[in-house]
Amino acid sequence: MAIETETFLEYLVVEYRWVIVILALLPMSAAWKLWSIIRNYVVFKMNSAPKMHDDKVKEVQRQIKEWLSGDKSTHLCTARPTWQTMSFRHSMYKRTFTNIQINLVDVLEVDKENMTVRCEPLVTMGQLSRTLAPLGLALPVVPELDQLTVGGLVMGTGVETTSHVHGLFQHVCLEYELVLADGSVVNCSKDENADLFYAVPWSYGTLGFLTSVVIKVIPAKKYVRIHYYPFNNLSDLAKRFSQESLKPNPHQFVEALLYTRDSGVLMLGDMVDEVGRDGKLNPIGVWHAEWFFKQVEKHLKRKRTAIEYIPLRDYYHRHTRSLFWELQDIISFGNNFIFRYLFGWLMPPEVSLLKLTQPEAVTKLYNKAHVIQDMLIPIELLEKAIAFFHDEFEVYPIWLCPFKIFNNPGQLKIKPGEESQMFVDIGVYGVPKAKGFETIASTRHVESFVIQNQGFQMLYADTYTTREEFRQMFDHKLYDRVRASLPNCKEAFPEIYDKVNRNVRK
Ligand SMILES: Cc1cc2nc3c(=O)[nH]c(=O)nc-3n(C[C@H](O)[C@H](O)[C@H](O)COP(=O)(O)OP(=O)(O)OC[C@H]3O[C@@H](n4cnc5c(N)ncnc54)[C@H](O)[C@@H]3O)c2cc1C
Ligand SMILES: NC(=O)C1=CN([C@@H]2O[C@H](COP(=O)(O)OP(=O)(O)OC[C@H]3O[C@@H](n4cnc5c(N)ncnc54)[C@H](OP(=O)(O)O)[C@@H]3O)[C@@H](O)[C@H]2O)C=CC1
Ligand SMILES: CC(C)=CCC[C@@H](C)[C@H]1CC[C@H]2C3=C(CC[C@]12C)[C@@]1(C)CC[C@H](O)C[C@@H]1CC3
Repeated sequence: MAIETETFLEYLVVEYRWVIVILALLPMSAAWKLWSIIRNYVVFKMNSAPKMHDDKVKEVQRQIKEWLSGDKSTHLCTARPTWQTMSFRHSMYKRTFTNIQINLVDVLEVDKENMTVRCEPLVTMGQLSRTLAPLGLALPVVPELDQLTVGGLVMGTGVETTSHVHGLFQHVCLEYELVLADGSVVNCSKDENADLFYAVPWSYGTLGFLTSVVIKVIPAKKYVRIHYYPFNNLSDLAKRFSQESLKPNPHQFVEALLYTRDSGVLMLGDMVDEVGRDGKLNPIGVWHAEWFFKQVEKHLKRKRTAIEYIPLRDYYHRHTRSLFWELQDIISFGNNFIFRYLFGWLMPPEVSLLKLTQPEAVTKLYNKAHVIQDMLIPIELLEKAIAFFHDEFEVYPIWLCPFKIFNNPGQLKIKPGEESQMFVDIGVYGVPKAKGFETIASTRHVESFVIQNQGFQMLYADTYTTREEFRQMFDHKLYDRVRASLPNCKEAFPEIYDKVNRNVRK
């Protein structure tokens, strides 16, 4: 009887989570967004952030020196609360490590002559695209969820539909400013402290604290002209997807969504300044617009190609409002037109608030029957990988995004002798339908597949690899050397594995 009551209560909490989300989280999210937009606009216009930056860096140094003068018995991490971060899990080490406050939230300088932007690590993608758009500029790679931060994307990784040309987020970063474990401030770039520069991406804050980043910017146009190509055969889709990604002069944006194992839509896009006569304007950012992945699915059902013009910033953040397709599990009627017209302007709830208020019953359910994974695979293995993922997970839609890795020193190794290698990010987010799915066993099968095929796993998600497997996936030679050479580094920071493995995340 007690078990039945508990199960019934859990059912209620999961099924009716939307009540709390709509009544409490949506208004709180909107208020927070409004406040941060006004605050960031005023600070940027007053140009006050650059003057304060040095003092803020000194404050980081002060905290590290304080730790150095103590018994150094704890490791260090940023004090950003774990509920604010863009991963599904909570990092348990935050409770025991010494937390270093890195209150660095501003865009510092846009340099139109050198085509760069300098910003602090807590600047978000939404904030940056909003700052750059009126100046006619954009980042070459804009990871699509508004709340992703520059610091997280440098220390983890960032991928978007322009990555087949520009590479990952780290490849458009030109310079990092870090506070190291001995309290010193260093700058690094490919010409200055190059080893550190190449070891920082994917290091998850285990080499030092990032305090600013110089990122490349490119000229932006007003719209993205997207050509949608529906496919009903995986081989044909995979072949065309690879050809388009590998072309010497490819389209600027390449992306595909799979809706079943054998059907999906390929999207090829380019920036343009005007809406042409060959397609309609589709402002997907207006408050009542349908969720983007639902709009794309319609092209599959219509079975013909189509062209649309999407305002650039709407395009960049096209998966934000529905958090890819994750929000449909929380607000199942979120794409209904009545809901959109009434509440669309409040969407989405902040990921941070969803994490903060996530009931235990939801965590249990996600642990048991939910996959959130991005696997990075050499592009020629796309078809084979989809077949494998289908057998293990059977989760749809699947996000496909091509990206290039350059032959640089660091944790990512590519085919020897090549200048660069094309990969594809296979993003699997949702409820698995595969027979026999079991979270740990199935994810471990997929991880082995990835390692055997010289691929990688994005580390914001759960990794069930052992330390040895993890070291097989990521080359640690440069990383180990840099850690050994930096004063106090090993005392101050654990290895990457110790911050990302499933056992240190709840
Ligand atoms: C706990 C917490 C901590 C935070 N810390 C910081 C911080 O330290 N520094 C900081 O600067 N900010 C911080 N933020 C703010 C957060 O990053 C902002 O909510 C975000 O920057 C808002 O930008 P936006 O692009 O969503 O806004 P807008 O551009 O106004 O967009 C509003 C919403 O409309 C939707 N939308 C926009 N374009 C499209 C489109 N094309 N298609 C579909 N939907 C679209 C999106 O859902 C978007 O969220 C924090 C927020 C929280 C909750
Ligand atoms: N399209 C895409 O590319 C997407 C990417 N992601 C992933 O999400 C993550 C980014 O999320 P976000 O919430 O922004 O970042 P997080 O706060 O999750 O940070 C990720 C890691 O970076 C470290 N870090 C962050 N800032 C600093 C800093 N100033 N100095 C030193 N270390 C730092 C954190 O260290 P600490 O633990 O000490 O806080 C943490 O280990 C990345 O891992 C990214 O790959 C997720 C969705 C989409
Ligand atoms: C494009 C790439 C590389 C990754 C996209 C990842 C996202 C789909 C996930 C990143 C953070 C995730 C969270 C959730 C869903 C999936 C993500 C947005 C939740 C909203 C799911 C519901 C929980 O209660 C809270 C989660 C927070 C993190």
